[in-house]
Amino acid sequence: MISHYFKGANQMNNPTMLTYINKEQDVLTDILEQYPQNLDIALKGMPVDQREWLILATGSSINAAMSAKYYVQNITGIKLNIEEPYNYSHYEQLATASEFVIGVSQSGQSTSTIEAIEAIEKIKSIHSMAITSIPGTEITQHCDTTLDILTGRERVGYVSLGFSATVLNLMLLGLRVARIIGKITTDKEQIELREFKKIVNQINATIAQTTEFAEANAIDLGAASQFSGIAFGPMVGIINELETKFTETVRIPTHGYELEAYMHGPYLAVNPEHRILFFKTAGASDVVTKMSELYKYEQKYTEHVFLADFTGTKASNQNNLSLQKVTDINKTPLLGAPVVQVLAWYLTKYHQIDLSHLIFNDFSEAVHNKTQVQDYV
Ligand SMILES: N[C@@H]1[C@@H](O)[C@H](O)[C@@H](COP(=O)(O)O)O[C@@H]1O
Repeated sequence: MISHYFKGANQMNNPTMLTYINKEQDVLTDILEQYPQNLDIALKGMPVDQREWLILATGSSINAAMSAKYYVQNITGIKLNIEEPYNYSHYEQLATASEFVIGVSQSGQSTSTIEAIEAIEKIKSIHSMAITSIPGTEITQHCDTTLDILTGRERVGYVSLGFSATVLNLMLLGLRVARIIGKITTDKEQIELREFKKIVNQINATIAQTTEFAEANAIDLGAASQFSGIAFGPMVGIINELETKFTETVRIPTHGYELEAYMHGPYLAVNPEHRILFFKTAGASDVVTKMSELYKYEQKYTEHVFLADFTGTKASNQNNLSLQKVTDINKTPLLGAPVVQVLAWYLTKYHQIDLSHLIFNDFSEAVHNKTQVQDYV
C-alpha cells in the first residue's frame, strides 16, 4: 500500500535506520488519512467496552504500548494492562485476563507474544487483536482480527518507523473506541484527528532539530560510556524506548528511568562521565518542580546533563534541545520517538558502530525468540 515511499532510490535496496526515520512523517500522515477504515476492520466483533484491556508486547512494541497508554486511557476511560508476555503466560492467573486481548508484534513473529495469547485461549474464551506490520504472519493467525500498522515490513531490525506507527495506531484505536462507545462526540473525534495531523506535521522539524543538537554535541555524545534517560508521565514509554534503542544500536550501558524511580537507588551511580538526558513536558506542578530539582542537582555531579524540552521554553545553552510544544501531553510521545531514534542513529556514528554489520546472527535460532530467523539488513 505504501510501497511508493520506497520506490526507485538506492535506499530501497539498502535502507538504513535513518531511511526509515525519514519516512515517518509521510507514513504517519497516510495512517491518519485512512482513519477510521483500518481500525474499523480490526475492531469488528471486538468486545471493546470492557473496564480493562490486556496488551501483550515485548521490546520496542511494549515501549510503544506504554507510550500510547495514557492517551488511550484518558480518551476511553478504559484501563490498559500492558504486560511482558513471557512472564505473563508463565506466572499470572490467566483466568483473570481481560476478555479483550491485544498482541502487538511489529514482525508478527515474537514467540512469547504469540504463545501468551495461545496460553490464555487454552483456559478461557477471549477476543484477540493482532497489531503488526505484516498481516499474515503467525500472530495474525492466532488472533481474531488484525490491525495493520501500514508501514510494510521494516527491514532494519532496529525499528523506528514501526515504533512510531505502532504508537499512533494504538492512540487512534483509543480514539475510535472512545467514539464507538459514546465517550466522545464525532466533533471531538475530528478535533483530535486535526491535532494528530498538526503533531505529525512536526516530525520532520523534530528530526532536523535533533540532528542539529546531536551534531553540536557530537564530541560529548561520542565520548559517552554510560547513558541515562529520565522522564515522567506519557514520556516514560519513550524513555523505555531510549533504553531499548541505545542498547541495541549504541551498545553502551543505557537506562531509562521514570523520574521518581531514579531517586530510589539509580542516583547513587552518577559519576562525572555519566550522560543524563531529561525529557520535559508540561505536567502537574509538583512533578515539574521535582524534575527541575533533580535536573539542577545532577549538574553538580556531571557536566553532561542534557534536556529535551517540549514545554515551548527557548533553549538556554547547547545542552538543551527545545522542541515543539505539544498542548496535549499525552500525544507528546509522537515527537519524543524521533528524538530518541535520531540520537541513537548519530550516536552509532560517533561510536563507530556500523549497523549494517549484523552481529549475533545465530541468536534467534539458539533461543527461539522469533518463529523465524529475521532477515534484517
Ligand atoms: N531487535 C528487535 C527489537 O527492536 C524489537 O523491539 C523486538 C520485538 O519485536 P516485535 O515487535 O516484532 O514483536 O524484536 C527484536 O528483538
